Amino acid sequence: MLSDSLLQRPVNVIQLITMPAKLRIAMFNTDTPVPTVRHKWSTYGVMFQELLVAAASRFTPDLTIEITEWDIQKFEYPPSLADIDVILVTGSAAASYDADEWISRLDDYVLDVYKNHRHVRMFGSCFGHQLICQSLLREYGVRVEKDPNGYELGVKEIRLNERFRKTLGDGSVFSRKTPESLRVQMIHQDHVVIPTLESLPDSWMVFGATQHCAVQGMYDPARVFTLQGHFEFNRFVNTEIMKVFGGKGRWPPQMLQEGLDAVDADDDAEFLGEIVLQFMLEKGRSSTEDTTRLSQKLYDVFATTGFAYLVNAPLSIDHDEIFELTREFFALPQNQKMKLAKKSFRPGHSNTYRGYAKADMGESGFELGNPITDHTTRNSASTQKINISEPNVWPDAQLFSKQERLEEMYNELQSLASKLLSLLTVPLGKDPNFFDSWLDDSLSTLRLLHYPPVTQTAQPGFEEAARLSCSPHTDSGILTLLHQDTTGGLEVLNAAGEWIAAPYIPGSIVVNIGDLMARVSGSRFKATRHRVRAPPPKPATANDRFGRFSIPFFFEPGEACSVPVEGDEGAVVYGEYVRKKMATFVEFQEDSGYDTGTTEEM
Ligand SMILES: O=C(O)CCC(=O)C(=O)O
Ligand SMILES: [Fe+2]
Repeated sequence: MLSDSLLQRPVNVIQLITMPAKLRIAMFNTDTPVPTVRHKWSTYGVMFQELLVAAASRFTPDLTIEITEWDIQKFEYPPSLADIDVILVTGSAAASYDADEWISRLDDYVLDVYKNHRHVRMFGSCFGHQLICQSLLREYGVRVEKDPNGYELGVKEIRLNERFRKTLGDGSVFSRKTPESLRVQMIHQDHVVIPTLESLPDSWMVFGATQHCAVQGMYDPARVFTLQGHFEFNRFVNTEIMKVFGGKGRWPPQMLQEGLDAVDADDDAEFLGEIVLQFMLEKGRSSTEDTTRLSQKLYDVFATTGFAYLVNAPLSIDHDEIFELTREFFALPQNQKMKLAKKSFRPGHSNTYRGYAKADMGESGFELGNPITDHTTRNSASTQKINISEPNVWPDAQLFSKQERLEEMYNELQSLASKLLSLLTVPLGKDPNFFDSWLDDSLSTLRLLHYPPVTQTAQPGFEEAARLSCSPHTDSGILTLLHQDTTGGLEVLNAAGEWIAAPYIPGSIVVNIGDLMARVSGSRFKATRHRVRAPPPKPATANDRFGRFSIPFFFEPGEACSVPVEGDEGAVVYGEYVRKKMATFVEFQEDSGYDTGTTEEM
């Protein structure tokens, strides 16, 4: 039900280890504030934002709260849930059981999020509380109806449920003990009815009760929290709303007056803001839960943009080290690098697949494969002209001391990629061991890339804006993990057909899906087109170490691996797939073993 067509930017940041320093809340506005309130708070979402930001500034000053707002009555929904941590459903004058289409759409949506997007938490207030309870707990007989006791108006004291008090934050909220009762502004005439609490799933509990209303909210740790009251309202807001709702004789004058009197009292909105923030940040129920959140997040990204940034990846090598090492390689004398050149550049050389290559425009690359491949027994050299399992070639150890570090990096990227893949088995509906065999004799490639700066004089009539040093393409394999330096220039084609910059984000690795993985996923995953703009012209004194450096790691299965793809073929033998692909590259046409129409000697 989530559309991928509106995506504006490829920046989905996925935290691989710890909780985000950022909390991204999608405000689902289900109504607009009354006119006298609107000039100060344009939406209900903004009211929540104010209190949550204030609570965060008191207790978690490093936390950034990012808000997006959606007009639910106009059927506005986020195009992807990949970069959303919390959905907050506001109050509304509507009733959750009304027959409007926007309400039933929201009801379905909330259930889908709960079941299928476990990394997203939900909070609801008043109408939001009722709608979420109705949607998620309908199957246990929970419903919303008009309260036979009528309206509950103004500031009321809620006695908190003992289990709730002890569960959220183990009895304290940001190190303050959770009190036995809390006061909050109310304005509602519907209530949530729970026939038998015992029949609800174990994890669910009631937040608290007033004299008037037994279900003042529901809590399912790290997933759902709802409140009947409005901690987002102050006296002014609730007064103005009451005047509009109850004015012009719609409510008996005495009831309106009692309501207005009850509004004018102190409440605990500030503390409730802290409780709500605590819920939004609390740790998942277990590490299994965290894993589930992560895999769902990855799935959501790959199914929409196909492009994400990973931060906090478990790698022993940081950006400074990896780029220092890369610069060191490219700073080697050209004749030393050419000793590693592939056969297509130096016909006397035996390495066809791994090694050094320099393109016409000056881009150069150095590729290495699995450092531990058993090259003697497991290659196709005897039957094919090109040996894609060939050993790596290395510069003289006296000139380049980083071979071991690069091999370590290769191994770490390989395990990171396989960890990402294993996280995808569940959301893809595959067997947990589905990707295991892909690691056997994997053909993954680590490529060090250098794009030299463009020189204006070398290109008469050149238009800087249009210069590309890597033309638009999709990656052909499974999954790519890319380190890019701070230069920028990488661009990604979004669903609207626009090229969007994918700039350097400190400490991040870009991850994207390749063609074969898109096929394995039955086209659920997108192999995103990307390109690289040429680095800006070099300064007069520049040497070859300027320009842009990047290090893609292409995760690939073994040569003999049979990769099941959904669709006609059933399976693709990876080695054959690579050879077919290579046959389309001029430099390999004679070596691929595939007939491309060129004369071939045997
Ligand atoms: O250099 C980059 O940032 C991207 C390189 C790339 O897309 C590739 O080598 O497939
Ligand atoms: Fe690429």
